[in-house]
Formats: sequence, structure tokens, C-alpha cells
Amino acid sequence: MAAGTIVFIPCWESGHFMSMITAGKRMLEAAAGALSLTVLVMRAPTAAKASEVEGHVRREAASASGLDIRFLNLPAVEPPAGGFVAPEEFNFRYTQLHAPHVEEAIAGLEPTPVAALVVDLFCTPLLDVAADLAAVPRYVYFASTAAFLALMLRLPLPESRDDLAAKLRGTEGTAHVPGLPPVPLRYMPACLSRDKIGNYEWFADYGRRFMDAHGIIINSSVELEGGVLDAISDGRCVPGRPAPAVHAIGPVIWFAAREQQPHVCVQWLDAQPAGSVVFLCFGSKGFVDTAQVAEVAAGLEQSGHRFLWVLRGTPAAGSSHPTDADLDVMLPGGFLARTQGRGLVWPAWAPQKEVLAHSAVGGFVTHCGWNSALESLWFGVPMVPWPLYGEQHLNAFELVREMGVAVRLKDMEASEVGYFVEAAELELAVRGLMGGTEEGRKAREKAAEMKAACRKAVEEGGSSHAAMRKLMGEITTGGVAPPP
Ligand SMILES: COc1cc(-c2[o+]c3cc(O)cc([O-])c3cc2O[C@@H]2O[C@H](CO)[C@H](O)[C@H](O)[C@H]2O)cc(OC)c1O
Ligand SMILES: O=c1ccn([C@@H]2O[C@H](COP(=O)(O)OP(=O)(O)O)[C@@H](O)[C@H]2O)c(=O)[nH]1
Repeated sequence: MAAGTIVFIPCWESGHFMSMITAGKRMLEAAAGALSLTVLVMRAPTAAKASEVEGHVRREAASASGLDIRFLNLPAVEPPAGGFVAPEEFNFRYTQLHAPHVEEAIAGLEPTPVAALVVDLFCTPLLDVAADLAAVPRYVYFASTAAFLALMLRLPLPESRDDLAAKLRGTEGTAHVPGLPPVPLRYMPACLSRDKIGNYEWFADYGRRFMDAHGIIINSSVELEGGVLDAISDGRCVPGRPAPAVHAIGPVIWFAAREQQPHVCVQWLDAQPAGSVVFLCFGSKGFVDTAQVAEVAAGLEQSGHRFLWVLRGTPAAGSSHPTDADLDVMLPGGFLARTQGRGLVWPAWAPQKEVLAHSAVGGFVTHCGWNSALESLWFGVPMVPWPLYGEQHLNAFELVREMGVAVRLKDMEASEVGYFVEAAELELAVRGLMGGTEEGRKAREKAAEMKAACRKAVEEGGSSHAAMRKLMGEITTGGVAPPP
């Protein structure tokens, strides 16, 4: 029977929620029965997201993991009234409104001692509630890259604010992300770009609060982002003040139970030659408009390669989630007939991990969501980055420039956020990715190396395995250093 419980407060976005629950399971496994996990579930601010989260909770609660996990729904709060400068401001205020409920839920756990509190990167307003629980170590779970973390830690510094804010008012120049070579402004996260400068203070505030944590648990590894992790631990993000310890335990990848009947996409892949198919998928939010669809279709057709394209329709009013695409309306006339046998366009949610794991898949055109990038590396699939939102442009920079596992779209470096990709650009990138250029062949080799490194990292003796052991050691023995 567990002697204490780790309290988790995840964010409602699926990528964050499931990444954190999967990390929690790994933590329990490493604690070998000494601890349980209590997940405090906030009601998501929209009905669609609330139902998504309910689905995750139902599936997890029903799964026979043998681990001691329980989900407690926090009372719903009224979303704060509008007029926000940024979505981050909404998140911040909405999350903060849950503080009394979190305190009450934690008090209700007695007599079970709380061994640690872990909050999502967007839930740091709730880090303080455990300040009353004087001895309880508090952690942030960071479901994104160490590079994005380094940037966020640095944002509150006056010199960083002045420098970056001035640069972001223009379009030329580079930004300083500790541990990375100079980052061209067009690779800065879309959430911090020129037209979103109002977000700056909110991101800076999140970054400031990370310093109040005992540690940051991150879905990355030394093998993937060693340079940036060193920069954080050497104090190059917040000079003069040690950063919280960073526990790089990744890749953390959420694998759903397999359906009994293989998915249509998988059945189609079964009939394709090894390494012959380029896969296109743009995450949980990604969709493209009709003009862009026509260019993608033409690019794929002209590339001559086999493809599996997850094409989603525009979200319904008031939603940010794509709908299932009506292919007859969205695709150019005759495209399906002309590409029959060598291409499949799938209009709904696809089993991305199963697709990436399939031997027929030779490349991935991706929006560079960090979960997608990690999944691609896990299966050794080289990428073409097509970042859309959030921090994805910075992720693309690392994949291309730092890791060398991706072939860039021709004009990406010369484009504004939300750029339009022409057929010829996509054709060229796909040809390169599938082995037609030296850059593409190198990216494939690098992706294979990364696959081996990712798997080694989480095995016994690997860096992420050791980081997890150290983290759980400090939680179970209470031997954690106070926040810097
Ligand atoms: C990590 O930094 C940011 C993330 C987001 C962001 O916002 C978002 C909003 C939605 O309505 C639905 C989403 O799915 C979603 C996802 C999202 O980030 C993604 O999170 C993943 C982690 O689980 C992963 O890190 C991906 O790379 C992210 O793109 C938004 C944002 O600024 C607006 C961020 O800075
Ligand atoms: O059709 C789809 C689209 C996405 N995903 C999964 O959804 C997650 C997307 O997370 P990511 O961080 O890449 O991007 P986000 O959706 O948060 O932008 C990944 O685990 C993908 O495998 C999937 O399985 N099928």
C-alpha cells in the first residue's frame, strides 16, 4: 500500500494532459508501489475539451495498469469574463480561480501524506497552494522542449525583454535562446511573434513562476537537447540565480491500446513497399484552407511519391478543433482518381503512432507539435517541418538546425508566420525527404541515430532513466533542495 501520494494538476489540452498522465505512470513505476498518484482534474473551459478530458479519464480509470491512480474532479468554476490580451492571460486567470478548490481537495486527502505537487506548465498559478504544505516539493511538468523552457526562463529578465521586444517589432535579426545558436526571428514561437507581442508579459510571468518550483520535469532528454539543458543548469538563462533542477525524463509517449481490427490507414500501409510513403498530419488543431489544400495536392501529385495525408476540415464556429473533411468538396477535381493506388487521404483523426511505427512510412510532414516530433524520432522517421502555432517554429529550428533530422521547406526561413506553401516547394521538400537529396539522406541517417538514442535514454542505465530514478529518490526520501 502506498505511503504517500503525488498530486498532479494537468492542463486540459489533450497533448499536455496525456503527456503528464503518462509521465505520472512512469513515476509510479519507478517508485515501485511506494507512492500513489492523485490527479486533480479541472473542468476544461469549453464543452468539447471537457468531453475530450472526460474520455481520457474514463479510459485511464478503466485500464488495468495495476498502478494506484485516482482522478478527482474539481468543482467547475465560471470562466473569467473576456477582454484578454492573450490566451495565456485567460489560462492564467481561469487556472488561478481553482486555487481554493485545489486547497480543499488536498486537505481532503488526509491522512494520506502529499509527497509532491506537480503542475502543468500553464498551471503555475497553482504552485503556491502547496506553499502552505511547507515540506512538500513542488514541480512543473513541461510537455515541450528544453529550448522553449530556456526561453521562458529568460523572458522576465529586463535585458531579455528590451532586446527581444525591440527585435520582435521588426522582422530581421536573431534572438538569443541559451544553448542554441542565434535563432532567426521567423523561428521564434508564433505565440511570441510580432503580432502577438501582447503575450510577452504573460509568458514572462509563467517563466518567473518556474523559479518558485523545486524542479522542472521535462519531456526531453540529454541526447535530444543536451546543449540547452546544460545552458539551463549552468545558469545561462537567469544569470546570478540558479535555475530549478531540470529532470529530463523523456521521451514520454502515450500509446493507446490497439484496436482489434487494424485501422484503415494501417491496412492501406500494409500494402505499400517499405519506406515508400510520406505521411502528412498536423496535430490536434491543424487544418488548411481550400487554396492551400490545392497546393498540397499538386505538390504530392508532382512528387511522384506515395502518401498518406490526414486532411481535416475547418473547425465549427466557436471551436478550435478541426472537423472531419468532406474530401469531395475540399480536394481538387480528379485528384483522388489520379492518385488512386499510390495515395490515401484520410479525413478524420488517424492513429499517428501506429502510422509512424509502420515500416512503409519513410517520412513525415509535421506541424512540429512536440509530441509529434518525439513520436517521429522514437520511430526514426525523418521530417519536413511545417509549424503552425504555439512554440512549433522553435521546435522546427531544433529539428532542422540542431538535430539535423528534418529537411526544411524551401522558403520557410524567408517567410512570415502562417506562410503559404506552394506546390513546387512541397514537391521539392518531399523529394528530398524521401531520399532524393543529400540533405534528405543525412536526415534519415540522423533520425535513425535519434531513434536509438531515444530508446537508450529511457532504458535502464540511460540518461532519462537515471533522471527519473533521481527524481523519485528525492520525492520518496524528501531530500529535495529548496527552490533557488
Ligand atoms: C507549449 O507552448 C504552447 C502551447 C500551446 C498550445 O495550445 C493549444 C491550444 C488548443 O486549443 C489546443 C491545443 O492542442 C494546444 C496545444 C498547444 O501546444 C502544444 O502542446 C503540446 C504539449 O502537449 C506540444 O508541446 C506542442 O508542441 C504544442 O504546440 C499554445 C501556446 O501559445 C499560444 C504555447 O506557447
Ligand atoms: O490525427 C491525429 C492527430 C494527432 N494525433 C496525436 O495527437 C498528438 C498531437 O500532439 P502534438 O504535441 O504533436 O500537437 P498538438 O496537437 O498539441 O498541437 C500526438 O500524440 C499525435 O500522435 C493523432 O494520433 N492523430
